Amino acid sequence: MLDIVDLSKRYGETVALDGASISFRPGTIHTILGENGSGKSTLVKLLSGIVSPDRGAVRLEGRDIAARDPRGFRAAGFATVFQEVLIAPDRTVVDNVLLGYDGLFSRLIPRSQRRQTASRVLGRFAVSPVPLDALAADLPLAAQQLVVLARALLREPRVLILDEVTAALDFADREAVFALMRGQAAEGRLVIFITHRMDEVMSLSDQVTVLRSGRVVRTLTREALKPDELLALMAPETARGLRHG
Ligand SMILES: Nc1ncnc2c1ncn2[C@@H]1O[C@H](COP(=O)(O)OP(=O)(O)OP(=O)(O)O)[C@@H](O)[C@H]1O
Repeated sequence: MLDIVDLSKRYGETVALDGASISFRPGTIHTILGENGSGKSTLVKLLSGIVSPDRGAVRLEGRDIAARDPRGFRAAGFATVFQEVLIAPDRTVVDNVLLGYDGLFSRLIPRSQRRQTASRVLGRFAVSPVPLDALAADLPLAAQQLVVLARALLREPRVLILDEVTAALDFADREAVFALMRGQAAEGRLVIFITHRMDEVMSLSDQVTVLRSGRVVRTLTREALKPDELLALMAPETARGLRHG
């Protein structure tokens, strides 16, 4: 479904991503695992059109993404929730969720329907109700992240990219987001999940790609996942230290 081929990006002297090739299948949760600096965020930015690759291709159903900018990726059905909580602080929850639609379309929706729409999307996973008319800046960080997630879901994305989104969430919200991810995959969508946490990797992933120093080390399927082997692939020095220490 989604293939990245030989994708590469450098920042000055730093090679952030070095010839990465990964095949993603629809209806799966595909985790990207790697230490700090391994290239995960760079990959996310390339798959959102925020940065452009120096080399390589991104193909959806065998076709190149027409315009490699954020709008082009959105039009192709990608939605990304970034690690940093990207909220419009002085707008309401409803407005923030509706930002998921492109400007003009959003303004054409009547006010009552805007509230209903925001409430319906948030209701799919928010454990406690999020106040629809509150200013986003007044919400706790966890609720802000849920609003950003609702904004991404509003588009019914074919490819949902979640970059370390669970960091800001408590246990109940986190479980609800995991259920949502599984639901998305069950509907045939692709969920690309970036995390550091081995428990999340093990319980959610259909496939895992390990990145190290900007390179794809290996892609494993669910049956082949073992935490110690993943650690050895991700951080061989640390894994050796643990074995001998
Ligand atoms: N804008 C930038 N300018 C210069 N170097 C960058 C930039 N963005 C990333 N890098 C470098 O590229 C490499 C890969 O970074 P990236 O953020 O993709 O890794 P990561 O796996 O997402 O790490 P983290 O878990 O810390 O977010 C790192 O060495 C990083 O310092």
